[in-house]
Amino acid sequence: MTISKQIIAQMPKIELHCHLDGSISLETIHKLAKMENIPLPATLEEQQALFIAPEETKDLNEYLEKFHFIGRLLQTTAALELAAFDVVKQASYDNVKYIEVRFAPTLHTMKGLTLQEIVSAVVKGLKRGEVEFGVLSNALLCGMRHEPVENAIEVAKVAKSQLTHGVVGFDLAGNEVDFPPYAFEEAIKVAKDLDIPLTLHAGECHCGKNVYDAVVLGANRIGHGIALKDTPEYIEYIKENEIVLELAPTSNFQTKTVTSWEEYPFKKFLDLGLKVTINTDNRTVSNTTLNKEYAKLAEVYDLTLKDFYKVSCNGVFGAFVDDEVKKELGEIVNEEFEKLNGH
Ligand SMILES: O=c1[nH]cnc2c1ncn2[C@@H]1O[C@H](CO)[C@@H](O)[C@H]1O
Ligand SMILES: [Zn+2]
Repeated sequence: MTISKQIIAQMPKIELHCHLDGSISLETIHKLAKMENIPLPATLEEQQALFIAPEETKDLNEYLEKFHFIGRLLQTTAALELAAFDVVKQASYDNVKYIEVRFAPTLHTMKGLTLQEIVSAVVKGLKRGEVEFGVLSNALLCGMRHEPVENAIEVAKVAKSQLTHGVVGFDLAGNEVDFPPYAFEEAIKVAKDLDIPLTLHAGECHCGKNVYDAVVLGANRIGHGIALKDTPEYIEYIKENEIVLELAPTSNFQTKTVTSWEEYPFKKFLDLGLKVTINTDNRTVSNTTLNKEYAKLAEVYDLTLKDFYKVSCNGVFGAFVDDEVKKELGEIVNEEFEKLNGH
């Protein structure tokens, strides 16, 4: 029997892959629009069309178009702080115990904020959310692939300067089709040399080699990694190096990374012993919650509590936190799963 939604809601979760700009609730979007004096379309349907991607888009780049408008609302420190707070609040509804929220500082400079000001504002919102909702929260900084590599290098340096202040890692996001990992070799090297933990988007555009290349270049984790399913020759390497894969089912279908459940590799990866995790990617753009992502996978694969326990353990393993925090998170996960086992 499929695990009930009630049990899923109670499972302790670790979310490693969630974008700030793709995950702001409509309620907070309304507040931001007022604060920033930017009119929204009149009807709910029109607003949804602006911020939510259809169930199917042509590809990743079409999905990414849904990030354009929201960017305009996130150009002041007050807006960024409120947005970050809102995402932690939503994570608490999914019983997330630890979340890493990612964003690209260079997308928030339209009104003259510096990268440091942007990062501080987001971290402030995350930490306020952490206190208010009891979800441990850190930030990841993204370099954008359509921008010059110098920007990504700058972002990596900002990440380094804030590493003990709520920033825990560096990512590359955006257009993977035209800018594969080696296009950003220089920026990745700077991040590596600065000892910044790395998670890189890869394998979202039918390109398994990108996953391998990202890891060769130094990624500790991979955003999505789905295309690895088509390149079995790299799977052992990913496994040996204990690379954590951040899957996000709804997003993976929307971007046409997969088109059927038969080819979705979640269970295959899990059974192979790869360190898979479940994520929302973008709560708003993908119109989802982490509970919904869990429920979908539970239904498709008839997953057991043990499977989900493994997923949470993989999340703790992959979290960019020190050993002491990992131990604490591990204990919370153990305790809460034990309670569920008793049901
Ligand atoms: O699944 C994804 N793949 C690649 N890039 C993404 C994905 N989701 C969001 N972004 C990009 O990351 C930026 C910073 O948060 C977003 O503005 C969006 O362009
Ligand atoms: Zn992503």
